[in-house]
Amino acid sequence: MKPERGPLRVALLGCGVVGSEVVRLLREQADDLAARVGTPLELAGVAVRRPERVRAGVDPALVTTDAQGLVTRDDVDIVVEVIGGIEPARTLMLEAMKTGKSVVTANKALLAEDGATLFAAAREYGADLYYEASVAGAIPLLRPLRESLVGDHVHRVLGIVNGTTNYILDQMDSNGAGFNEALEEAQALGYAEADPTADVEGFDAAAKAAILAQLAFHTPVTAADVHREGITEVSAADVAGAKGMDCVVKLLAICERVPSDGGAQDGRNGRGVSVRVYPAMIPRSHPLASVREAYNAVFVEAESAGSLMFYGAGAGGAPTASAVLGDLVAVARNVVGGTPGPVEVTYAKLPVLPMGETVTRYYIHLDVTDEAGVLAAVAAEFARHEVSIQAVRQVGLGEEAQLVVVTHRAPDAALSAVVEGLRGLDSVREVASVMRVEGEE
Ligand SMILES: NC(=O)C1=CN([C@@H]2O[C@H](COP(=O)(O)OP(=O)(O)OC[C@H]3O[C@@H](n4cnc5c(N)ncnc54)[C@H](O)[C@@H]3O)[C@@H](O)[C@H]2O)C=CC1
Ligand SMILES: N[C@@H](CC=O)C(=O)O
Ligand code: NA
Repeated sequence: MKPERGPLRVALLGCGVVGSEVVRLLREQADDLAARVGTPLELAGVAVRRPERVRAGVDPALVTTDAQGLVTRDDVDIVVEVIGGIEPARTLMLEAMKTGKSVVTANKALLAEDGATLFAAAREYGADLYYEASVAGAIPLLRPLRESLVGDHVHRVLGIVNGTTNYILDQMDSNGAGFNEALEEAQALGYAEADPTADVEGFDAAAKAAILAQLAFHTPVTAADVHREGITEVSAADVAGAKGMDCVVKLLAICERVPSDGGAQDGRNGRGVSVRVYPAMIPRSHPLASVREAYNAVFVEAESAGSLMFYGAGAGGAPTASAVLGDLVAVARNVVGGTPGPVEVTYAKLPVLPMGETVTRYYIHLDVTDEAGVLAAVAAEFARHEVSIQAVRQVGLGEEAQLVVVTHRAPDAALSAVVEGLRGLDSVREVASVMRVEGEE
């Protein structure tokens, strides 16, 4: 008979919004977790920055400021990193893996900047590196991509992956809240990053897009490869313009294969991949339009599976801790069974195409002089760049005259050239709003 093994000892790095919930779940669910793993999970230590702070439910004897010492201790089996940021998180995780420990992390910023170093270490030292919490909080999304869909051919991953910005845009749309007021609420609810610039400028969503694209297309993608636009420029006028079109503004992450031009020897992979994050209008009838507050939702389109939708809590302490615990149990089971989990493969090495080559649609709102020939001058600017107009509508008269133009799909470079051209027209007083349109054609 196999000898019963002792408890698995867990080192927790960071005890903030997510870390404190991990401690709570480990304590409250100890018996169930032990039964599911086959042996108890025991907290060996909690590395913090401010040891003097009272932390409910955390045994003060376990608290240390020596994170480096904790991750290299012989009596630690698994390290959970919920500090965030690049350093010291990277060094601590590498040290842990070098000394034979498996790692669970929620750190999308680090994975998207230097995941390659971490994955190489996991491979070299035979350690597990699990990171479900890093994208879309509680939603099981990375495991499905990493395992369930690994036999399929993913064409596209599209969705809302940042809870803070979704909360802000939802508040602006549904009750006319101001940007700053809504951001403060999102911070108070524990959704925002330590520096919320990461959320509102789209860095967080871009990091998540890089992680998703890498898994979906088996190709190396870092945050630097992702075209990124945040929501700080989204004005009340943009939100109102969207309403006028029966649309809603959402910050979208889009990862897709770009088909070949035809006849090229690109095979099923196409010319490469497009990975981008920007605020876009989507019709209110689209399923993503009904994703409210800090919820996230992601569509995955795969050749054989068809279209799959993943929806749930994308941010917040308890939902994120749920994903961390799921990984912790998976890793602990691997340790008990002596079989490591999957390793990342980025064999495809597809090029990430520049944003200018990506095909999108624009909504353009112009303040114009109300005189003969304006429409012709505006239309000529679109024709000059071979951008075809889907709809044009005039609103108001005289000083108040406005034109709303929605285009068909065209290369993004051509669309931005049109906008530049419109800015130079005498009859255009102001380009009041420009936004991409997704979710229909
Ligand atoms: N809050 C959320 O909804 C989600 C957070 N995440 C990720 O989880 C991680 C943690 O996020 P939060 O808990 O929200 O952040 P937080 O700022 O509330 O907690 C981080 C904690 O780490 C501590 N810390 C910083 N440097 C340290 C060091 N050298 N040694 C020990 N402790 C240190 C800080 O004092 C803080 O208490 C981040 O990577 C974040 O991106 C992922 C998904 C959702
Ligand atoms: N700040 C992030 C937290 C989860 O990843 C968000 O708002 O989505
Ligand atoms: Na997740």
